[in-house]
Formats: sequence, structure tokens, C-alpha cells
Amino acid sequence: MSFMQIKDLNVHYPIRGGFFNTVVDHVYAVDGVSMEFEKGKTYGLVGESGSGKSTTGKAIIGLEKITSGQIIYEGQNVTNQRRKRNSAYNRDIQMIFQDSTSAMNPRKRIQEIIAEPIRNFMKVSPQEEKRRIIELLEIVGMSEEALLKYPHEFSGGQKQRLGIARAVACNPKMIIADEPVSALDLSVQAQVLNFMKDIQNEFGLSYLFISHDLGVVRHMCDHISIMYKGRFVESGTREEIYANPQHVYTNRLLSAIPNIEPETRDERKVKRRAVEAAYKADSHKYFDENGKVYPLKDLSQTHKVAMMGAERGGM
Ligand SMILES: Nc1ncnc2c1ncn2[C@@H]1O[C@H](COP(=O)(O)OP(=O)(O)OP(=O)(O)O)[C@@H](O)[C@H]1O
Repeated sequence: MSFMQIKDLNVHYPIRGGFFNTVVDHVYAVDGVSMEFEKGKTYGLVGESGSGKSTTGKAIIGLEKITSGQIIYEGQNVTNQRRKRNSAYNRDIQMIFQDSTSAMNPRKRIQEIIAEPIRNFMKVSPQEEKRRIIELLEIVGMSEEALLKYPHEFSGGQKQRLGIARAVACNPKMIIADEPVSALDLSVQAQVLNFMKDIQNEFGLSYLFISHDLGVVRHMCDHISIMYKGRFVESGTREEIYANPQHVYTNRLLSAIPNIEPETRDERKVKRRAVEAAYKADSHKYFDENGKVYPLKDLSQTHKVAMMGAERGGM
């Protein structure tokens, strides 16, 4: 049973131009996205740069204005309440970012930084607040010594863990993690990812995990949506997406992962090349070899075309 539903979410940015600076067009950053979230599960949002992943995450949490669509949280329509301070939605849905440095005020000590959500959402005494902060530091594997330090005194991986401590301070239901490890060294990436999994098990958290890295997403996510030009071209369980990708764009992304399943990689490459000719990346449409146009939303059709193309290519 899902606790949150995103229904037909659209975020369109106007493009202005001309002598009178009027709206001449729109960037369709998010264009009709729908999702459902269940407790304790991790949902991946994957796509190339500019496909609309971050905008989707920011729109859900209230950092971007929604053009149209609905967010239903625990049965309530919260679409217009996302920015309300102290609302249950703001407490329950938290976000962590790729750049943990800029997400923390460099002039504040760690104690102050982690105290922010506790002061916003929990009415506790100063002693209780400090006890909670120390407990959170322990959860993320840090000692009390961190309390009086400043963000610049920590490594990238440590800062990301401090960011997670702040995000889980008020027992959220979901964390939107926007490229949380892509700025970190590979070895530190694995540590932070495993740590995020531990926290998930402990708190029954759900994650919306945004990444361009299908390798990382495979490690983390139960359910994956592939995003292209503001739309989902494919959604499914991890097994469905990796073992049997239905869309040519997913195949393209998968064959771009270095060393993933080397035994099937060449196979995927051949398949991809076979349909590449029919694929034009500059449109919201998919073209078959005869120039016939299919809208991206019609997945069954595009799948059929992709498979036909692959067969013709000698698969
Ligand atoms: N404030 C804005 N005004 C106009 N266009 C914007 C704005 N923010 C984002 N866009 C455009 O919306 C589209 C989606 O951007 P978004 O940052 O969501 O993509 P992304 O998939 O997260 O990419 P990346 O991985 O590079 O962050 C892009 O074309 C981007 O240029």
C-alpha cells in the first residue's frame, strides 16, 4: 500500500524572448510524471543530464513550483502545502544533495546545523535536543567531538553522513537523495551507500534515489524509472529493467555502463546499434525505420518497434 502518490506532475519553465520579452516557448523539464511510494522501498530515477530528475525531486519537496499535477500524501492533497513551514509533509519528506558542502552553512557548527530540523519540528528542551544530536551522530558513526566543529573540518564522505544525520533527525518517511554519492571517491561511495541501506532498514525509510549512474542504482533500488526529456520512458522492478529492458533508450543507458554484465554487454550493443538508426534523440517522439512516429508515452508500441528493429539487425 503506497503512502504517497505523484499524479501527472508537470514542471514547465517559460522561455522568454523577442522585443517585448514575452513567453515564446517552454522547457518541459517534467512532463507528466506519475509515481507511487511504498514504505521501506527505494525508487530510482535515472536518466542523462537534463532529463528532469532533479526538477522532479525538487518539485516533490517544494523547492520548484509545480505547473500542474498532484501530490497525495497519506490520503491528503498536499500539492499546495509543500512549502508550509512545520507541516507534517515538510517533516516527513527530506532531501539530501550531491554537494553536501553547499547544503550546510559554513559558519555554523555541526550542533547548530543538525539542530535546525529538530527546532523546526520537535518541541524539546535544550538538553533533550543535545541528547538527540549526539544520538544522531552515533547513528552516522561519529563521536560527540563533531558537535563543535565546522563543516570544512570534515571529508566529503563524512559531510554526506552529517547531511544524512540532519535529514533523519525528525524520523522522516522518505528521503529524496539527489546524486548523493557522485561527488565522492569510489571507495567512499560504497561506504555511504551501504550506510544509507543500514539506516533504511533501521528506520523503515523510503528513498527516491536520483542518479545518472545505473551501476549505483542497481545496487540501491527496488524499483527504477528511466527518464528522458521530462518523461518516463520505462518503469519497472530492478530485475525487469536490468534483465529485460523494454525501451531502446534504457538499452542505450545500460550498454553505456562500463563492465556491467560483460557477457551480455556486446549483445546489448548489437541490439542498440540495430535500433539506433530509428532513434532520434532530439524529439519527444520515436521514429521507426520508415519514419513512422510514435509518442514516447506509448511504451508498448515503442517496445514493439525496438524489438522489430533488433530482429532486423540480426539478433
Ligand atoms: N530554473 C530553470 N529555468 C529554466 N530551465 C530549467 C530550470 N531548471 C532546470 N531547467 C531545465 O530543465 C531541464 C531538466 O533539468 P534537471 O536539472 O531537472 O535535469 P537532471 O536530469 O537533474 O540533470 P543533471 O543530472 O544534469 O542534474 C533541463 O533542460 C534544464 O536546463
